Amino acid sequence: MLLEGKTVLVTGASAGIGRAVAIGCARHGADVALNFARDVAGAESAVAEIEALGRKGIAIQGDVADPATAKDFVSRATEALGRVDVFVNNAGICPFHAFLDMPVETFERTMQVNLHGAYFMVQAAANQMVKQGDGGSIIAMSSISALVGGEYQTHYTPTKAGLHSLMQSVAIALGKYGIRCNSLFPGTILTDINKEDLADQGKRTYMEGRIPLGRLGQPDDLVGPTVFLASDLSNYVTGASLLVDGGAYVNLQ
Ligand SMILES: NC(=O)C1=CN([C@@H]2O[C@H](COP(=O)(O)OP(=O)(O)OC[C@H]3O[C@@H](n4cnc5c(N)ncnc54)[C@H](OP(=O)(O)O)[C@@H]3O)[C@@H](O)[C@H]2O)C=CC1
Ligand SMILES: C[C@H](O)[C@@H]1OC(=O)[C@H](O)[C@@H]1O
Repeated sequence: MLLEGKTVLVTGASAGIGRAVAIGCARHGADVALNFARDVAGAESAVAEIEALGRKGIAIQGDVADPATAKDFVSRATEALGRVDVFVNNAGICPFHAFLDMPVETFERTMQVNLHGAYFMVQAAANQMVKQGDGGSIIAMSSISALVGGEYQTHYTPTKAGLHSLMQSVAIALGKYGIRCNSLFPGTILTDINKEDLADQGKRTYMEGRIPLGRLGQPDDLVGPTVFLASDLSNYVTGASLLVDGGAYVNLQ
């Protein structure tokens, strides 16, 4: 059990990648606290799955766009589970929209949820880890979109590049405390975030065709890479990023 005795916090874990990662970490021995914004049933069923694995689980509701949510989540999770060993910043939105008429509210909300929210969450988790005094692991669910653009993602891709940049800087700021900070770069993973976008069969076929491993990703594909970065197997890995994209990024021709 790679995460035996560890406590993992995951934001945006009522559905999709965050949910899979939260349950996956429990499968590897961790107790897990999950944050979510709206989907009470999804969060509760994730906790039920974690408990069925014999681990402790708790769901704490809060919008990460509100900076106050960060301290609330970390302090309530610590109260319930005792400590924070691993923090996974996963909550994110991608409301696909064209550039030339991007609504100000869509731009600002995407920045606030994906990047501003991450900043304060990571800061709150890091403060708890520093207080504990024995290191930790912070993982950001960035994206292949930190490296490449998207016509309908001009508001989104900068948040994913920003998240990776945040991990690089906090890796330096927190190294002296033994806290490692890394990014995961998922490719296209089938979740609610892109259900509508990939309902366009032409686009879906094109996206699938770009992937050397021959399929779009599933949320569970992020479990192994997260567990690796969370566990002591990656003790000397910090400031790094790992593509989890079936090879899409390197496939020029
Ligand atoms: N799917 C993909 O192809 C890729 C996804 N990613 C990233 O992975 C992360 C997860 O995406 P994915 O699982 O696909 O998305 P989903 O839409 O499936 O899930 C998003 C999760 O985030 C939560 N969430 C959304 N807004 C907030 C908020 N303001 N505060 C707290 N929680 C919130 C949702 O909770 P609720 O419904 O309860 O509000 C839900 O649990 C995102 O950061 C995304 O950018 C990166 C690369 C590829
Ligand atoms: C939402 C997109 O389908 C998904 O998110 C990303 O970060 C990548 O751009 C994926 O294609």
